[in-house]
Amino acid sequence: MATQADIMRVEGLTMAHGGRVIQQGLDFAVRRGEILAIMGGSGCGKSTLLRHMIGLQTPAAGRILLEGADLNDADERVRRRLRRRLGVMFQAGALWSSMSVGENLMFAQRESLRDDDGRLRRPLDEAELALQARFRLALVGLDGSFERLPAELSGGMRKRAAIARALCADAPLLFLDEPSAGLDPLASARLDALILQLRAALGMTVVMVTHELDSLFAVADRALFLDARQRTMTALDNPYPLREHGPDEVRAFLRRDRSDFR
Ligand SMILES: Nc1ncnc2c1ncn2[C@@H]1O[C@H](COP(=O)(O)OP(=O)(O)OP(=O)(O)O)[C@@H](O)[C@H]1O
Repeated sequence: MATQADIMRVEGLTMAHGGRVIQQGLDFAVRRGEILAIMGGSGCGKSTLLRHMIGLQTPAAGRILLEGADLNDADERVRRRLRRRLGVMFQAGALWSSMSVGENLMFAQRESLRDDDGRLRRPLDEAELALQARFRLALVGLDGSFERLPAELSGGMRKRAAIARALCADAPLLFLDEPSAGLDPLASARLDALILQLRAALGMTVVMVTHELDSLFAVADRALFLDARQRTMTALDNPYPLREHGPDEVRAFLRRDRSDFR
């Protein structure tokens, strides 16, 4: 049953690559304001699910509803409008290397101001764009980094800048693909704190793919587990009860007993 509390619904989703089914029978909702983690062993389909949830890949079967509307609607204009409701930080968190951090954000803001036909919705005031970019950088703790090139930032700072860029869409739903990958434990903990702050300050809903158990227990309201062998979801709940009472392989995963989980 869809409710107002659900911002997204995944219904009967089958995902396939070139005819090979990766996952099937996925049925779940993303609740407004929650932090939902997508978990599971390597290659089970986490990134593929994320790509479906942002409309970059089309379901082999089933559908994905964003605020009640089908993300794969036949009408391209509808799809574009829906995708503007999503902010995304991809795994590499790549920023355009030739632009300063501030210009990266301003570029993303310009794109977010286009209408369903790709035209700018209103004339742009560069000073206002720069101000907004500075505001978003301050929000992620990068106040002094507007003029710097991405190569001049640390890995953790680049992730923060990529999150700030994802916020430029002013979207209520933010997707993060392995935000802590490659970060040291301290930078990773700072990023967790930032995700919690964004939810508190902006009321965002966050869906994140992660391998990091520390991160999962620190930020996630619920964890969705995909299983590579069964090719479907095996659990969806708060990580703490899942660690105690979840299916065997999920408990093993959450207790770091990797031997029992592929
Ligand atoms: N473009 C593609 N074409 C064909 N198969 C693909 C493609 N992308 C992914 N796959 C396959 O789909 C399956 C799921 O891949 P996916 O990257 O979604 O897994 P994952 O859970 O995110 O993995 P990891 O944790 O290692 O990043 C894998 O078997 C992978 O080989």
